Amino acid sequence: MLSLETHNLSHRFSSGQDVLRNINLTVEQGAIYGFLGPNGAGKTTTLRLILGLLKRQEGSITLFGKAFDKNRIDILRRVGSLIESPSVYGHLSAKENLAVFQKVYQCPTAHIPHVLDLVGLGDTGRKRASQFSLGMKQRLSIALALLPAPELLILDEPTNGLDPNGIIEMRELLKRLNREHGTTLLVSSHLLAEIEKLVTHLGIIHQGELIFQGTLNALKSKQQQTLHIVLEAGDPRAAMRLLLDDHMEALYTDGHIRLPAMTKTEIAAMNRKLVSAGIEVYAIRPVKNDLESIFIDLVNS
Ligand SMILES: Nc1ncnc2c1ncn2[C@@H]1O[C@H](COP(=O)(O)OP(=O)(O)OP(=O)(O)O)[C@@H](O)[C@H]1O
Repeated sequence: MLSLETHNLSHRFSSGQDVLRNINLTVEQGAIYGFLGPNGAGKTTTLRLILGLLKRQEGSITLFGKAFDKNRIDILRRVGSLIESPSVYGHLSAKENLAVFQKVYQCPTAHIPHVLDLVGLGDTGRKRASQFSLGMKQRLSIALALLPAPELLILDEPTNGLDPNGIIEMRELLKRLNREHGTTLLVSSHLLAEIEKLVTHLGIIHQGELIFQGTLNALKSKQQQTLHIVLEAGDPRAAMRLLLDDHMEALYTDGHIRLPAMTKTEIAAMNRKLVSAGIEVYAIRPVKNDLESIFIDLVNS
């Protein structure tokens, strides 16, 4: 069952160029979906369209199996969101902030202490939100979004501006929400390293196009396909000459030689050739591309 599906979502601002082209997102119920892309890729625009904050121009959006356009109110009741800067009242405490929104959402008052505990702000008492750290403000904003007990929570770069501790706390909070409350999460980020510890699924957007979508494991399996070999030699110039003469795709970079993946037998043969040519071999090691390199490769290809 899908919580969210977009079909050929495209968008263009009046200033001209297409900022989104045929975005087909599929977010399964219960997933933690990381929506990843460099700055300006189109993440916020996509999320704003999904939430009806921008007028849809092309394509369709389906949430919980229902067309967004025809079921807007019903759908938005089931979705919580935090897009861009947190909107909390600085002169009010966490509890008072929540009380304001509880009236707007018309949800039970019992939700207030519950979400406060959930985001770890249960003991902030009368302290005003203006005195909160950025991480606390961010968690309070999430508490506001959680008040109506949404099935789907959409967060735009929730760790922006947080220190490493704040990032860890946020990650733990989101995992807990997903695990204990079954909340489906759609979380955007421009940092793979930050999101890979959180998500089950990933969509990678670049220049308005979705260039990868699948499970984190599917992305990781690309690691196996992108192995390369690093060679450290005493005389890298001589080693390069020998390898190129041998028609190998060797590349000299950062003080070492980079070669495409090869079998153990091929590695041994290369080693023999180098040594018998009088070139000292310090190291030959296979390197698995980390996820960050896969991301960069995807974005650059
Ligand atoms: N209101 C607007 N008018 C014109 N262009 C816009 C508007 N909002 C966004 N854009 C442009 O659309 C493109 C996508 O922006 P968007 O904010 O969706 O990217 P993003 O992936 O969320 O990036 P960031 O992480 O920097 O916010 C950018 O080129 C941006 O300059």
